[in-house]
Amino acid sequence: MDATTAPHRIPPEMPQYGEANHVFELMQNMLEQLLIQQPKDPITFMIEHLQRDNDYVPKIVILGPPASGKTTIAMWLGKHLNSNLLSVESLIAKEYSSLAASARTHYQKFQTLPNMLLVRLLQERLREEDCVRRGWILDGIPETREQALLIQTLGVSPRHVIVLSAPDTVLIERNLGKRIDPQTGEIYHTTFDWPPESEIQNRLIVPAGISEGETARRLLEYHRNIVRILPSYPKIVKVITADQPCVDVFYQALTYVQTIHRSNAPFTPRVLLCGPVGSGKSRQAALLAQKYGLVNVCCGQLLKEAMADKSKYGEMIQPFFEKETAVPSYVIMKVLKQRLDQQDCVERGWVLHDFPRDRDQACLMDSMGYKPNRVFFLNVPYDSIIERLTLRRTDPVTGERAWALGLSAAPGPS
Ligand SMILES: Nc1ncnc2c1ncn2[C@@H]1O[C@H](COP(=O)(O)OP(=O)(O)OP(=O)(O)O)[C@@H](O)[C@H]1O
Ligand SMILES: Nc1nc2c(ncn2[C@@H]2O[C@H](COP(=O)(O)OP(=O)(O)O)[C@@H](O)[C@H]2O)c(=O)[nH]1
Repeated sequence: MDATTAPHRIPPEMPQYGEANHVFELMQNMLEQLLIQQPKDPITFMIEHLQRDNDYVPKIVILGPPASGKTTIAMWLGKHLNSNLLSVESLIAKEYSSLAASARTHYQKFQTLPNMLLVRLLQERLREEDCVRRGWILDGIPETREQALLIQTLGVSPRHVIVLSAPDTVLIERNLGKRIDPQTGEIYHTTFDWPPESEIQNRLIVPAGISEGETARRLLEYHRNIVRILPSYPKIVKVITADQPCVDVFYQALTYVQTIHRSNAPFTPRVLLCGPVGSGKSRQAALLAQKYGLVNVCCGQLLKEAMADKSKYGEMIQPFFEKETAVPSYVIMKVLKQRLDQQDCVERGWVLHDFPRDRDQACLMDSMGYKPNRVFFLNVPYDSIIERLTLRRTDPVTGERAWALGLSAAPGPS
């Protein structure tokens, strides 16, 4: 096939560069904001967007029924992540904002806000520098599906949505013990979270709206709305049981918000299986190759094939095999490079085992630009390995391995 008709060969460095620098996500986030904000000068907007570099700041929504601990968890997350806590109360309390002033008037009269007013308040707040640079945590917003849709049209899309849940009876009971420190706004509880300092204890106040009747009414309102809100956030919702100690809820929430969701970026798996001999590397490699269409690259097998093909590297390897001494790492790396650079490995990805076997080989592989994006270490108890190796049988024809007790053989490396 001449060069003009040969398939376009993508150098392996390209996808690796894109992955290492999150180029796809960078472009996707910028394009998203560009289409939503529709600035008059797109170029300047894109430059400023890229210079902000805030694609990975917290963008969290915490929802849940009354007394589930939304504010408590939101506050703790805000402190831990050094991000901004935004709630209806904090938005309408904003100073020097005519929008907030009219919202305060409305809220004092009706104890609620029109959807559009709340969303415009939120948009005004999220545009401020601290929210752009340090991200935000919405406490109990959105309250309705209409608000969720309006927020989305503004281009405000959370990266993580946490939904706290607990039985209504627990929440009604719990809310009765809620107390607030009027000086700091900190939330406490007469049973579960009582401050040690007597000075704080003495100044705590009983917040409004925590009676059984009031909590029950709000619970009804919440259950009616939440089922219509959640479809707005497919794949990024995590439900956490709030009927457990605050600290446990917090750590589950923190673990979740620190995970990075898979992006839509094209992903070529480059899998590395490490582990002692007999730990099942070959078997798992074969199963992974079969399931995900990866190229199964067994280093030992590669060296044997190089010798069988009498290639130039094969002739370099032969003497070491005959003397049963270790083949130099740089020679192994040359054989490996030849295989991993082939089109099938670049396009489909690979699962490598039997190399690297030590830190020097790992550094050599890294320096040559072969960076796995998934590494698994197979940890098997010593006596299990002994048992497996004594029972291991290899088919001399196909190279497949099986267990003398009949464990079915997985296909060998390709
Ligand atoms: N996991 C928990 N276990 C026990 N008590 C909790 C837990 N989480 C919060 N609390 C207590 O329950 C009360 C309500 O907590 P918080 O105000 O954070 O809930 P909320 O969901 O924000 O409520 P609301 O929607 O009414 O503002 C507080 O006294 C708080 O200390
Ligand atoms: N019981 C059990 N045996 C396994 C498993 N994986 C591999 N084996 C068997 O253990 C032996 C060693 O497996 P192998 O994949 O060759 O290990 P490697 O040396 O790490 O490549 C073979 O006989 C396999 O059939 C496993 O998950 N469970």
